Amino acid sequence: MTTLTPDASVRVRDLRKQYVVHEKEPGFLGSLKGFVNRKTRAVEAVRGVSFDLAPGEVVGFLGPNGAGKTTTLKMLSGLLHPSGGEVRVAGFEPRRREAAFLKSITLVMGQKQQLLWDLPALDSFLVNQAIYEISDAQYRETMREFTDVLDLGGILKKQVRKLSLGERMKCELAAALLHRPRVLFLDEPTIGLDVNMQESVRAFIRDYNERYGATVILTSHYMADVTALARRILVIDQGQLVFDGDLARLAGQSRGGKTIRLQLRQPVTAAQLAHYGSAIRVDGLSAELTVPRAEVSARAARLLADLDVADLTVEDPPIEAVMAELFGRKEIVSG
Ligand SMILES: Nc1ncnc2c1ncn2[C@@H]1O[C@H](COP(=O)(O)OP(=O)(O)OP(=O)(O)O)[C@@H](O)[C@H]1O
Repeated sequence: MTTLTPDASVRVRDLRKQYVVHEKEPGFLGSLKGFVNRKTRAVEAVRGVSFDLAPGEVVGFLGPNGAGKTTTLKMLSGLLHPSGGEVRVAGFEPRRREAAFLKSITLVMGQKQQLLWDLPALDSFLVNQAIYEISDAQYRETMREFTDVLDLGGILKKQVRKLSLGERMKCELAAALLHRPRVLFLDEPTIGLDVNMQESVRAFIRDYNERYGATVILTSHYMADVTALARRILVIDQGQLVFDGDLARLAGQSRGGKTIRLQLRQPVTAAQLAHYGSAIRVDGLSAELTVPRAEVSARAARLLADLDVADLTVEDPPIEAVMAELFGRKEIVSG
């Protein structure tokens, strides 16, 4: 592993962001009133967030819509000034946007693009080479590596507007990482991509992290991204951190019990399984049921004694179910 520079850490203390929004009544009359008597309202988007990331750490940053994830990432990359608190990223204060800081980080937003639409991606790469003052030797080496991992071969010379969404996203990532940043802020980097493309983007992020020891904060609505890449999870809700810890511990937060997965030698019915727990799926010789945490051993023992079981496994519920339960909503989707 080539470590880019010694300090790729992130330190956040009591970070806050308040947006002031102007309120306007609907219609023309509302606009006129607004001229005379302008009403404003404060939106507390981030309310005292603190965490530390060690160099090389990959962290999943999760939360429901409007929780404050993008606002936090924008403050960490210096695009937004915090209303309060402290941030240090790779030893810099992001809001100052010093050249050395900008060369150390990248912010990738899946919903925004930086590539020039009418030109081939290669031209945007050359622009970035000039902006970030990348030597020809490093440019060639990085391009070779990215072309290989992201399979960019046939697409670099095509007009960006003619690329598929997945191809464009791969080029966006390559452009954003060409200067070999040591801290990566990735906001929904796989949004809208099909499952295969999501997997290539994940593999690229994993490879970059391992190769350069880069620190990564990743937001995604696809839980598969997070479970594949991050061991530590930060969960934000209504501008506050509500969880900071191990992915496995997050799964353990569920009050909903554990899942028992069964392989049987004789088919069972849902009605039979109802004696042991709530059946999630019954499909001839295989079945899944949820049982209360405290009862797992007793119920598993009864299943083994009563039914002709070929295999039995006990698992934590899928992480998206835990998140949906934490927020009481069903909006976290699985990739
Ligand atoms: N420029 C802005 N002006 C006013 N309010 C804003 C602005 N940007 C975001 N907000 C508000 O701040 C809160 C946090 O928004 P943010 O975009 O950070 O959330 P998020 O967690 O990234 O959500 P999502 O998952 O939907 O992208 C929301 O209530 C949002 O409406």
